[in-house]
Amino acid sequence: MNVEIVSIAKKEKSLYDPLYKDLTKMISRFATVKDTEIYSKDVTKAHTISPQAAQKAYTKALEAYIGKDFCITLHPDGKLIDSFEFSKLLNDKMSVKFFIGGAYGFEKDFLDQSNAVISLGKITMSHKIAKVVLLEQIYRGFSILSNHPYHK
Ligand SMILES: C[S@@+](CC[C@H](N)C(=O)[O-])C[C@H]1O[C@@H](n2cnc3c(N)ncnc32)[C@H](O)[C@@H]1O
Repeated sequence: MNVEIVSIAKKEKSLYDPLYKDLTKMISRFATVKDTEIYSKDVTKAHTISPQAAQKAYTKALEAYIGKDFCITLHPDGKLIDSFEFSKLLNDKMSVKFFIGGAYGFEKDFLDQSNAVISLGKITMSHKIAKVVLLEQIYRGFSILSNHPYHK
């Protein structure tokens, strides 16, 4: 199975890189994870205009990715699900894409194009922390599906 995490983020070194690497290695027994970070001049410019302009620029930057495979968008106001429900999103799929937004989150148009819009909790996290939590949930989800003791 293929999992792709597509984030609105600058490609730069991060304190969290070792965590991403470890979790991706743990997941590799179940699936291949591709980490795609997207940023553009339009996004930089839109950040100086308004939150709405920024959200529109994120949608444009992500338009080549949305609509293909099973698309799950992470959004603080999305559907609150537990790890068992999360695992069901991974079940019986060839390819799943997860989307993590930029500083201003997603516009409604983008959310409407997603197959699922989920929340990882009522708190708002930085996109970098959200990716750590997402990767851990992906590993937990596959462990649940394969009855691996990690999830207990
Ligand atoms: C800094 S947050 C954006 C905050 C923005 N005010 C909003 O309401 O979406 C950046 C990204 O991290 C992800 N994120 C942060 N907290 C989350 C949560 N509790 N559940 C799901 N995704 C979250 C989302 O993809 C979000 O677009």
